[in-house]
Amino acid sequence: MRPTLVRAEAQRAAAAGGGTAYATMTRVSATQERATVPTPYVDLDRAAWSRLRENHPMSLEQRDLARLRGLGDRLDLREVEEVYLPLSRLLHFYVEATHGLRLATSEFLGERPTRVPFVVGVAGSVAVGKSTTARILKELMSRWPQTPRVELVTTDGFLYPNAVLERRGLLQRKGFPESYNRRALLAFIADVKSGMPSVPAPMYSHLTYDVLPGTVRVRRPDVLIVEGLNVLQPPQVRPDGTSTGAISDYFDFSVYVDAPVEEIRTWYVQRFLRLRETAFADPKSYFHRYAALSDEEAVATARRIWEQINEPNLVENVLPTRDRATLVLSKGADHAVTGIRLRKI
Ligand SMILES: Nc1ncnc2c1ncn2[C@@H]1O[C@H](COP(=O)(O)OP(=O)(O)O)[C@@H](O)[C@H]1O
Ligand SMILES: CC(C)(COP(=O)(O)O)[C@@H](O)C(=O)NCCC(=O)O
Repeated sequence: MRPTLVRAEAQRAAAAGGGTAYATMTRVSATQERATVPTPYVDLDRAAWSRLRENHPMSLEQRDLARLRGLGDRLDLREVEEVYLPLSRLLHFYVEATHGLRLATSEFLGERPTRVPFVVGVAGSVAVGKSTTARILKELMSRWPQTPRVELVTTDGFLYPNAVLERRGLLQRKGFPESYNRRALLAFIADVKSGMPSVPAPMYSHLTYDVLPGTVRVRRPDVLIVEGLNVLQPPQVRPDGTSTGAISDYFDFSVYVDAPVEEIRTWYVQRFLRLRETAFADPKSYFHRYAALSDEEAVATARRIWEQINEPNLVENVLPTRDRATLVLSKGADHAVTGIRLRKI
């Protein structure tokens, strides 16, 4: 097809579906020419995406939302209906299809099929609202008849304790890939997916800013949701040339929660100001010393932490994993989802 015809075709498809022409074309900025580079994604605006809900039923009520909404996050029933119900419908298709594939493998091997947990990864920056997304998915999926047992695990439990981070000079690198016990995280996911009856998961406290003693137990869930900054990191190459596994090897579906860096910085600073009045006011809080800061000092402190730790980690480690996700939720001001990118192939 000649480029002009491809462009016209893509524009027609975009107009019909409400998506951008991204699935068929990309812009070549140097020449301002459009090239016919196929991409594995389809981009949909919110209106087009919301139509894909079709008849998928609403199972949440207003009173559920307060429990699911993260501090400073925007979440109303309209957001659930327009953004999360189509996602729930898509996930439902994925769960069924994945189950079908597993049955096919068992039949091929002549084995009795075993139940394998469906694993969903939720990635994105600090303060982008990953935990709200992960909690809604948990709530929606646990209301399906096929998958009543949904467990949600955050990767912060796998951070090295502060004492270890300090010894290794990594306290200012909390959240960077090297601040996690990646081997333990990988073993955890592998054990849950392989059907071990009870797998321990360490826990983290934002109050003490450290890993807690003790563990929670994950007991053969139908669905495991794993939420964290680095869940889409690719495998690492060891000095001897061999490669570690990656937890995303175990994902059946993944979501990257995305927003412009400037927006996320604003959300981080606003959340810090609110935490100053709530969590930081507790004398047990690691950040208790910040409770007495003036507005101006608190904004400067939050900006400093953002600029020294969270933004470099976002730019160097988290953002580069975005294209590995099955689905990207793009947020605009106020945390509202404005667009969705779905990996088609
Ligand atoms: N210092 C803190 N004290 C108390 N709660 C916190 C603190 N920092 C973050 N949180 C809470 O921890 C959760 C996870 O935060 P974060 O890792 O930034 O991911 P996200 O904002 O993408 O969900 C959020 O619900 C947030 O409100
Ligand atoms: C604990 C976190 C690394 C997030 O961990 P995750 O659950 O994503 O693995 C993050 O919330 C954090 O505390 N970052 C350190 C810098 C800061 O205090 O904002």
